[in-house]
Amino acid sequence: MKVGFVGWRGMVGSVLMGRMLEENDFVGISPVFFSTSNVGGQAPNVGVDTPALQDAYDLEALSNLDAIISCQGGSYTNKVFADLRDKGWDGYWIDAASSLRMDDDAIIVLDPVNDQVVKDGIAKGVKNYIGGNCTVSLMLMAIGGLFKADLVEWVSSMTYQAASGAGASNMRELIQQMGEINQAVAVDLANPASAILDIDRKVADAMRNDLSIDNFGAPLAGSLLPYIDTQLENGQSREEWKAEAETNKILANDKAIPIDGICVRVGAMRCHSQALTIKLKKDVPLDEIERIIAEANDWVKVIPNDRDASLEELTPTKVTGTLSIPVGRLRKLSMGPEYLTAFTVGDQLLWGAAEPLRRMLNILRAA
Ligand SMILES: NC(=O)C1=CN([C@@H]2O[C@H](COP(=O)(O)OP(=O)(O)OC[C@H]3O[C@@H](n4cnc5c(N)ncnc54)[C@H](OP(=O)(O)O)[C@@H]3O)[C@@H](O)[C@H]2O)C=CC1
Ligand SMILES: N[C@@H](CC(=O)OP(=O)(O)O)C(=O)O
Repeated sequence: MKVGFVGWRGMVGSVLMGRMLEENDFVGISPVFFSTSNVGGQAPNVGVDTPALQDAYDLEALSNLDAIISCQGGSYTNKVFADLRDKGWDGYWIDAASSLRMDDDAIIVLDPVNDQVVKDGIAKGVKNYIGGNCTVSLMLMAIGGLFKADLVEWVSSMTYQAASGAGASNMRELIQQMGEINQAVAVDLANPASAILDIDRKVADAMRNDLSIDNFGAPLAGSLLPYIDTQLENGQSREEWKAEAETNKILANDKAIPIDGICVRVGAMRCHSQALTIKLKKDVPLDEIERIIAEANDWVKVIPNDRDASLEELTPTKVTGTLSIPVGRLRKLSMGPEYLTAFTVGDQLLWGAAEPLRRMLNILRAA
């Protein structure tokens, strides 16, 4: 299988390369690496022979491939995909960007949750397989078991999303802002006798006036940003809109399950967290719910709802860089026995972006 890689050196692409090397995925394929900025340069060393970097806009070169994985972003997809198909290219297009997600001839891939939808798509000749929005994929990896058991009437998801979702330069800016806050009070911090309210006043002043905000457009360190992505007319942000639209498409639901909430950017590096309120279709005992959640896939892990376990297991610091999907704080809410709450954390560059694409390629190879 000749597989083209576009966007392999970006943040999502680098995580994909790392996972493919870890899993020996390059063995048995002929990889061709593309670039929008360094045509003719050296391809990355992935342990198999590779030609020099090809031009990512060269439709002829792209047409020779059986499959293309793009982590280059939506503007690249918008620029080349339609022309490539118009030229008659019939290969598999696997993409991290959102551009094609909701198209009728595209499947959103998250095989631990929707492997049957993916397999049916392959059998029907679907050629476009798109990774889901990170928050949506992570939520489904966490509570996919409840959807599968047809227990969910609706979900409200309140998110705590990491800087990485906004891109590599935003991650750098978050750390820069943290350093700028520290610098504003470094002298006072070194003096145990300094007054905390003086420190607080200087920090607030620095946050309001002196932080680097070129990428986020607002101070994030020490604060939060209650809006992600663009504004829609109905009052939702586009990130919030994706929850219901993409979840129901991933699950191929005939009747849409309502899913809505508020998406918030916080000062975490690459793990998104979500506090979920789930209205169940019926009262199911908590131990049964825990079993259903835990058995849904190999990565989800139910964390006991106690303080020590939650602080140890259920944080971005613990989860970052891993494929683990912990779900905890599980309990029935005071609103009634059908109202369940949960908190979950996941690495948005792994299950949220790169891992579903890597697995999709392997599903196609095995098909
Ligand atoms: N970030 C995320 O959390 C998620 C992102 N996505 C999708 O994936 C797309 C790619 O995101 P992301 O990986 O964050 O994008 P990046 O900005 O990290 O990378 C995109 C491209 O930028 C070019 N580039 C320019 N300068 C550099 C540099 N210094 N280091 C590395 N690459 C550089 C590279 O192209 P070239 O080699 O051709 O120059 C690279 O492939 C997004 O647009 C989005 O559609 C999807 C889910 C989550
Ligand atoms: N919007 C997400 C990241 C992302 O790239 O999402 P999407 O793939 O749906 O555009 C975030 O900010 O955390």
